[in-house]
Amino acid sequence: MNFTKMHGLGNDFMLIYTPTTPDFTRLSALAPQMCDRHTGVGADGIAVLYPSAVADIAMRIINSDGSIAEQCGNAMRCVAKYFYERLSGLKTHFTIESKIGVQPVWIETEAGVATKVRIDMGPPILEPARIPLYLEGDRAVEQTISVAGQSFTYTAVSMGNPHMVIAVRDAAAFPVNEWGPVLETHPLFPNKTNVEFVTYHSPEEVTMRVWERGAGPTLACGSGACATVVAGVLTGQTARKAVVHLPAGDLLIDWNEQDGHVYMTGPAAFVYDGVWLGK
Ligand SMILES: N[C@H](CCC[C@H](N)C(=O)O)C(=O)O
Repeated sequence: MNFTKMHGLGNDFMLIYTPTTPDFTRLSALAPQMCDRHTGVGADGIAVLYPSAVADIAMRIINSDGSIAEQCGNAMRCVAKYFYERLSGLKTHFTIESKIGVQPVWIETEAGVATKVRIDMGPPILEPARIPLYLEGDRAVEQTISVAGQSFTYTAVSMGNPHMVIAVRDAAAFPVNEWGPVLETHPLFPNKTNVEFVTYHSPEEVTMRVWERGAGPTLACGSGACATVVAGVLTGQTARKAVVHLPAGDLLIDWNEQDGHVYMTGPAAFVYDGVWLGK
């Protein structure tokens, strides 16, 4: 099975293109082995590309634990760069069908090479019942959650996939691996949740670290960066357009006032083409 290794700010994926309907059962079962960083290729997940009846290309994201997620911003930028350079005939504006619907994509180029990718990540979902989250009311803003004797204040946002955004004093130094797992699996979130630990420096600048649902600690989370700015607006911490600093670089997030959609702009990179020889 051929694949292409790519990453978006260090959030890395095996991209697998198939001209027919993918065998998601098989790929989900193979994901933990393929994504293992010692006995497999090593990746945070698998991005499956295949023909779409409603968009230029379809993609689905499989986490390294084999679970299929509704959305993945970094993988979508990788899919966009792959499609632009290998399948589209260098079209710089096209659409990608994901689990949440058809998402417009714009490619910024230098000498025919995609340097930045801008994606319409759609409108955020704020109602707890649709995140989903067991909480009354129409929003989950600055709620308190207690785990292992520690209380956290969070704001919950879905970008199609669930996110719990927690403001902390120093996100870059926060013990993500200690608190991420217990928050990811908190019973308040029936489908589990991604957990973002953020420090809001100014209305236009945020630092974020993430523990991802189904993948653990990753270097970046595109949908999480979107959720971080939405939570920042809801809590009065950020403007609608802000830069999210991640260990390997920045994402520009714009929660557009006119259409209510969240736009994410950032890089994507090829690493190598390979062949999976496993079962
Ligand atoms: N682990 C996530 C999917 C990948 C999201 C992340 N890598 C991104 O860039 O948005 C979930 O289960 O919702």
